[in-house]
Amino acid sequence: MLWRFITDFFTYETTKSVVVKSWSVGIINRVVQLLIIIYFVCWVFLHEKAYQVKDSGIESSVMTKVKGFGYHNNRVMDVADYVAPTQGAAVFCIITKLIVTEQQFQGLCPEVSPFQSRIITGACVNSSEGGRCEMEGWCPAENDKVIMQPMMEVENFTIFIKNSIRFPMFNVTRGNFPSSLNTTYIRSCTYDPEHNRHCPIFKVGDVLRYTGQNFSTIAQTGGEIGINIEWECNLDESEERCEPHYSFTRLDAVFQKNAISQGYNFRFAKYYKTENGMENRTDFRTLHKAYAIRFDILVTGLAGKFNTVPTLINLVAAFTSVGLGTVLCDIILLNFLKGADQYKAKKFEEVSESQIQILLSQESCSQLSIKPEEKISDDSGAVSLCLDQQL
Ligand SMILES: Nc1ncnc2c1ncn2[C@@H]1O[C@H](COP(=O)(O)OP(=O)(O)OP(=O)(O)O)[C@@H](O)[C@H]1O
Repeated sequence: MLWRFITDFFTYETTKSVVVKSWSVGIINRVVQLLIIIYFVCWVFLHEKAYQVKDSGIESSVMTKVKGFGYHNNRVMDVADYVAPTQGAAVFCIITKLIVTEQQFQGLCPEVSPFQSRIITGACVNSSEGGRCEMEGWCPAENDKVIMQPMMEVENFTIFIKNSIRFPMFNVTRGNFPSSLNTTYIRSCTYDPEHNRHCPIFKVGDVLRYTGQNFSTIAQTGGEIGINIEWECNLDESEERCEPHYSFTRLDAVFQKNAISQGYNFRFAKYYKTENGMENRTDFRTLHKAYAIRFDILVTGLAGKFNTVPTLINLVAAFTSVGLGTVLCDIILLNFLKGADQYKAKKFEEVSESQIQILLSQESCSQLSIKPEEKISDDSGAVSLCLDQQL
C-alpha cells in the first residue's frame, strides 16, 4: 500500500495535445496571441508601468499667501481686509463684495426680510418700508438686497502657493518650486502652463479663465474654485523630474443652474463697546455679509518605482493570458469549422461507464493472469485493456 502511494506520488502528469493543421485556426490563434502580447507590452508594462510598486499615500503641506490692493465702497482694501481665514491655509476665501450693517445693538426693531431667521415678538411695527413684524436681536436688521459693486481689482490679485510633499514608501520629499528661484523672479512671475510652469504665483483672473468662469459673475455671487496639484512621479527616473502639475476646476459648478444658493457667502461680525462710562458700557457690532471666492488647494500624488514582485506577478499573468487564444480557437474549431465533428471526436475521447468499470477492475488482471496490453471483449461488446501498470 505504502509502496503504491510512493510510486503514485513520484509521477509527472502532462496534458495530451491535439495538433490541428488548419491555416484558418492557426492564423486566428497567432493573431490572438499577438494581440495579447501587444496589450501586455504596450498597455500593461509600458503605459501602466506594471513592473513598478506604487505609493499613493502622499503626505502634503500647503501654505498660501495672497497679495494685491482693491477698492470697495470707496475704501482701499488690503490682504488683511479681504482674506479669510488669514493664516494662509490650503482653504481660504478672497472676499469680493461686502454688505456691511454698522452699529447693531441688542434690542427690538422691524425685520427687513421675512426669510431671515429672527426671533419674532409677535407685534407689528411701522418702518420706512411700511408695516413689518417686530423682531428681537441685533438691530437695525441687515438688508442684503442692497446693490453693491464687487471689488473688481481681485482679478489682478496674486496667490502664492507653497506645497511640500513626501512619498513615505520611498522617502522622497519634493517642493512645488525649485530652490534655485530667487526673490526678484518670484515677485515678478505669474504661473503659465506653457512658459512659466515653475512659478508658484497664480493670478486670480488667470485661474478663473482656466476654469472657464466669468470674473464679474463670480465676483457678484461668490463661488468655489479648486486648484489641484497633481504629483505623478516615476522614481526610476531622476527625482528632479518629479514635478507638480496644476489643474483648475469650479467645484460648485453643479449648483450654478440652481434657483437658490448659486454662489458662496458667509457672515462675520466685529464687536465693539460704547464709551458711556466704565461700568455700563454696551456691546455693539458691525455685521458683514461677505461674498467670496473660496479656493481649495487639493493635492494628489502617485509615485512608482521598479520592484521584482509586481514584475514577476505581471509576467506570469502575461504568459498565462497568451494561452487564452486557445479558448477562442476551440470555440471556432469545434463549432464553426468544416469537419467540426471530427475535430470534436479527436479532442474529446468518450469513455462509457461500463468501460470504466472494466478498467477499474484491471487490478485483477494479474490475478487472472491476463497479459498486459491484451484486449478482452465482454458480452456488451465493450473492449477493455489490461494495463501493465495499476490504475
Ligand atoms: N501673493 C503673492 N504674490 C506675489 N509675490 C508673493 C506673494 N506671496 C509671497 N510673495 C513673495 O514670495 C516670496 C516668499 O514669500 P514669503 O511669505 O515666504 O516671504 P516674506 O518675505 O515673509 O513675504 P512678504 O513679502 O509677504 O513679507 C517673497 O518675496 C514674497 O514677497
